[in-house]
Amino acid sequence: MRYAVLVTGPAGAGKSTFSTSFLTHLQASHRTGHLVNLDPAAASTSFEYEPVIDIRDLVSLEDVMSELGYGPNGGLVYCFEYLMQNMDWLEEELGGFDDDYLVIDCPGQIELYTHHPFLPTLVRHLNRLGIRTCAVYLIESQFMEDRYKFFSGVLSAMSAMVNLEIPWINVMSKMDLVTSNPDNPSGGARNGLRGRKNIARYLDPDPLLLASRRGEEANPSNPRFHALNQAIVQLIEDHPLVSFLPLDLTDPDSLETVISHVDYTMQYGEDEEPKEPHDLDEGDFKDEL
Ligand SMILES: Nc1nc2c(ncn2[C@@H]2O[C@H](COP(=O)(O)OP(=O)(O)OP(=O)(O)O)[C@@H](O)[C@H]2O)c(=O)[nH]1
Repeated sequence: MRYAVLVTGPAGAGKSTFSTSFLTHLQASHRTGHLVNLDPAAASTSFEYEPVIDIRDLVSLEDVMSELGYGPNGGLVYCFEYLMQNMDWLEEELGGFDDDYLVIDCPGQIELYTHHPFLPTLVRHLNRLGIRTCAVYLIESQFMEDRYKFFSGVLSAMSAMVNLEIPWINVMSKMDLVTSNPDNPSGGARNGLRGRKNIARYLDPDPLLLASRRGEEANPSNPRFHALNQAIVQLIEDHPLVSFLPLDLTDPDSLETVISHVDYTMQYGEDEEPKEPHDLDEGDFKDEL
């Protein structure tokens, strides 16, 4: 059985950093994982692990911009469409991996998660190849700074989930930037938080955060804004699809929790046969000695 985890989310959410930590964790657990890069704009120095499959071997943003004269946004869309027309290339590249865990670092263009057909097409191909797939969608903890920004993140996660229809885990990344001290004014998401108990309202989104009086007071003169908020509150209440796992990469338990959710979601290892003693080699016990 092969597994693929799509690491998704808006630009700068921490996808590449999470992918690297994920692979380090797999390695430490004697599991075989590989990085797949699907970001045609990734800098060559971006990766701590060399990608085994790299969209830039097929098409890179740099080449599209210099050879076809596209700007950066049009160039990216061109790259995704080019890959969609050449999915046989990707299928061939994916063909060589058995019993492996592929960590697929996706691009951060938000349109990919809302309406572009690239990711649904990719998921269909992975399914056809019999690769069990799930998505991790990261938004960064700084979204908790401002409740409107936060709910736009919740809605983008919801829209991406509905668009892809695969097992899905939402992650609130960069939790190391959050402190529980509301009096400490410097940096990160801490200004938006009022004590640690409030974090739960963000991890399991509480629509009342949006409908609260503080929100109304900020916009007292705009009843249409209030009506829009009420409609969004209703939508989130009626479809409680989104909740977040906190990810603090400075805490190994936090990463392990996220990875065990990914494993559980993909039913990792359920089809594996237990190893017979003669199948085990010395390396399997290296750490224990
Ligand atoms: N404090 C902190 N910073 C982080 C964490 N994860 C990522 N960063 C920083 O956030 C920035 C963006 O991280 P990336 O991993 O490149 O984010 P990305 O989502 O892959 O970015 P794009 O590919 O451009 O969309 C970098 O400066 C990272 O060092 C984290 O857990 N904590």
